[in-house]
Amino acid sequence: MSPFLAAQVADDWPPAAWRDTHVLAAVSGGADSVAMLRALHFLKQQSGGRGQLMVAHFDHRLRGGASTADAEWVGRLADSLNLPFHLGEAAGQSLASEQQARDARYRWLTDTAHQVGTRYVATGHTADDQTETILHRLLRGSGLAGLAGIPSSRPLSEVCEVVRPLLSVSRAQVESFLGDLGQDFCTDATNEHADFTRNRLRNEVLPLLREQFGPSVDDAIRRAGEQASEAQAIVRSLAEDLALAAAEVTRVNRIELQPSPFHCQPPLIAREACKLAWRAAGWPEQAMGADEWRRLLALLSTPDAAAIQLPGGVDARWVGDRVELRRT
Ligand SMILES: Nc1ncnc2c1ncn2[C@@H]1O[C@H](COP(=O)(O)OP(=O)(O)OP(=O)(O)O)[C@@H](O)[C@H]1O
Repeated sequence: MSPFLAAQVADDWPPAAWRDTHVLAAVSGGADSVAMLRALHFLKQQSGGRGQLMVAHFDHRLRGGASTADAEWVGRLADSLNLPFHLGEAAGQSLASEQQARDARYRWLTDTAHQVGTRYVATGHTADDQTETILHRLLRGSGLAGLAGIPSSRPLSEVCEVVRPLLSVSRAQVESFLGDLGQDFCTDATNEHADFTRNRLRNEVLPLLREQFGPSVDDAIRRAGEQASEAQAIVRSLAEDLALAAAEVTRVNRIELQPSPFHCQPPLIAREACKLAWRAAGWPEQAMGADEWRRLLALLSTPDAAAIQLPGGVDARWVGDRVELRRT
C-alpha cells in the first residue's frame, strides 16, 4: 500500500470522522474511484469502527454491453474485498446527455444511501478533476461561486452528504498507487467527457501549460479556486444579511426589494442578495446571466426607471418606494 495516498486520504478525511457510520463508495470502475475504494478499505481495516463500507455502481446503459461489463467488474471487486455491493440501472431508455446521466446517478446514490442508512457517499474526484473544473469554469465566465470548483463535501439530502476524499491526490498518484497494489481497473469511460472543451483542457491545454510553465500550474489554478471559495463564503454571508434586511418573497411569485440598503453595497453583494431572493421564490435561475443581474441592479439604483422584463416571465418595476418583481 503506497503510504502517501492512504495518508493523504486520512489527512483530508480522518477515519475517526467516518469509521462508526456507513459509507457508500461510488465506484465507476475507473482508476480514480477504484483507488478511492482501496484506500478507504485499507483505512477502514486499520481503524475498525461500527460502520460498514459499501460499494455502489450505477449502470448508465450508455455504452451497450460495455457498461454492463463494467458493472459486473465492480461487483467482482466488491466481492473480492468482502464488501456489500449495490447496483443501480438507468430505467427505460438510455440517458441521452451527460447531464441526465449524472442527475440519474446522484438521484440513485441518494436513494440508496437513504435505504441502507449511510451518512456519506464518497466519490473519486481527484486534484486533476479540480484543476480542470476550475479552468473550464474560468473559460466559461463563471462567477466566484463557480470558480471555487468542486467542494470537498456537499449535502445530498438532510441526512446524507457526498464527500471527495481524493481531492488533493493527483491522477499520477492514483496510477502509481494502483500499480503498486497490482490493482487493475476498467478503462475509464468517465474520463472521456462528452464535453469537447473539457476533453481539450484535459488532453491538450493542461499538458501544454505544464510543459511551458512547469507542474506548479496545477497548484496555482487550485489556489485561485481556494481563494475564490473563501471569498465566496464572505460574499454569501454579507448577501444573506442584505437579503434578510431588504428582500422579501411577499406572496407566491412576488418579490419585494427595498432599494436603499442595496445602494451602499458593492454590486457583488447586491447581486448575490438578489440571487438568494430569486432562489427563495423558487424561480429558475439558469437564464439569468451577468447582463440580466446588471439590469436588475441598475433598476434598483434608478428611482422611477421604466419597468424591465427578465427571463422566466419576470416583470420588475418600481412600485412606490420599492421594486417589485412579479412572475406571470
Ligand atoms: N457509473 C458510476 N457508478 C458509481 N459511481 C460513479 C459512476 N460514474 C462516476 N461515479 C463517481 O463519480 C466520480 C466522478 O466521476 P465523473 O468524473 O464521471 O463525474 P461527472 O459525471 O463529471 O460528474 P460530477 O463531477 O458532477 O460527479 C467517480 O470517481 C465515481 O466516484
